[in-house]
Amino acid sequence: MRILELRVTPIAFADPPLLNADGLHQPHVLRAVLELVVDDGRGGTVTGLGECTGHAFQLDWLTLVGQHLHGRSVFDTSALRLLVDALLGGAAEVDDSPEASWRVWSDRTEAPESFGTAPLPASAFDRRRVYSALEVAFLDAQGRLLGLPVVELLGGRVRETVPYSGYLFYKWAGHPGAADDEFGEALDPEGIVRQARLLVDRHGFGSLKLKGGVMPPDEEIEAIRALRREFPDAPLRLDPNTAWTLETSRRVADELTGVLEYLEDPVKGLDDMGRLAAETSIPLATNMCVVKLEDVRPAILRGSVAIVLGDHHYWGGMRGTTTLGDVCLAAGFGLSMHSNSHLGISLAAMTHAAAATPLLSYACDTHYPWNRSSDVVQEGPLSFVDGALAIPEGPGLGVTLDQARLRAAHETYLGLGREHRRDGDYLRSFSPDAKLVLPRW
Ligand SMILES: O=C([O-])[C@@H](O)[C@@H](O)[C@H](O)[C@@H](O)C(=O)[O-]
Ligand SMILES: [Mg+2]
Repeated sequence: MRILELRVTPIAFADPPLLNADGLHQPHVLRAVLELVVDDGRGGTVTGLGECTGHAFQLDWLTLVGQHLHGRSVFDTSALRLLVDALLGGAAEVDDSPEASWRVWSDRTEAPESFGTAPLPASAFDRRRVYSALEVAFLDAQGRLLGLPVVELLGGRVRETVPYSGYLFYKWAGHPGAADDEFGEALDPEGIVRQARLLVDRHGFGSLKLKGGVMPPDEEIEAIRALRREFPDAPLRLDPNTAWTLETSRRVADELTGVLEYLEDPVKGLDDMGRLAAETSIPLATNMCVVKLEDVRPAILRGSVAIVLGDHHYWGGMRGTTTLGDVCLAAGFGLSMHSNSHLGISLAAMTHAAAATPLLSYACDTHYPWNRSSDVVQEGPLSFVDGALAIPEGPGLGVTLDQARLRAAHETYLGLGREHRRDGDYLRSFSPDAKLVLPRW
């Protein structure tokens, strides 16, 4: 049961014009699909799937590691971790500060004008992100070889379905120069409520998250209040991605006490999050200031957060996510889950990981409703019922790659000639005066 080959296919898929604190989603998301071909020991092969960002650095790093996988055991993820560290790490000093990691991990902030090839050595955070992508493909292959769903390899299911929240965005009606999309415009409280209604009617979501940091805070407070009126029982969350100062965060927290289930990354850094947490009863959540195990202790000491959003793409894969659940339990944190634009392989992986993580105390984020019509896996297992997903059946992740769709998405990628996400540049190409500095309010 040895690895024969790793195929890394960069793809691009359509994305609506969603607004965030950094700018505007471009018409296409860059992503990569991993196919890990393994000798099944019986004269055939199985292929394990993975999905991750298609950021050029990630592609370079994956390609480099892929060249060293032939002949290795697909069951040895410890050796994989050592291999990734050896190939991408090295002895040189690496800036592993949260700021340095954030620059690369967010996939959202500005890329430098000229990149060249991926930097080596890569930071510990970036090495973990490469490992995470491969770990999913390894576990999918293991499950296929053993005839078991991945959740069983993670210790077994603690729940049969995984709850997701409806992810709301301020958005334009369509990309400039293109037709309006099916979701329509959402630039005020009425538009946000309309969007929420559409997502709830389609998918049955029971909780809602608004991506904030886009409109002046008072307008976002109004949008949350409008959601509360329309959905009196739904847990509500607001995430401005550090677009606010501490003072503004205090004011918004005061206004929304008793309304929000949690407030996500209002202000930048563990220190200011700790200061705010001391003054508000709204639980503070993060996917920006606690992004690796080394951040947990300082977060406890400063009282910075009540909830961490895990994400198997950078917390060390699916096993790393279940470990994070245990760490959060020990730290007294709750656990939710973060998402970035993604397709079905990632959604299946998230669902297996969440189904095996006892602590998971909140519905998970997902961008899938925005992008599902572009998926490269066959339709079937990934339909939300009452806002939740059943664990995909079948061996491994339980999803099947559609090769024709994969090829088409790869052609789209090649046609774009783009290597990085640039939400800021895209917004500024229509609104040259857009002020994107953080914090903004
Ligand atoms: O898709 C977006 O615009 C989100 O803002 C995403 O990039 C964030 O990483 C994320 O969803 C978050 O919770 O911060
Ligand atoms: Mg967030």
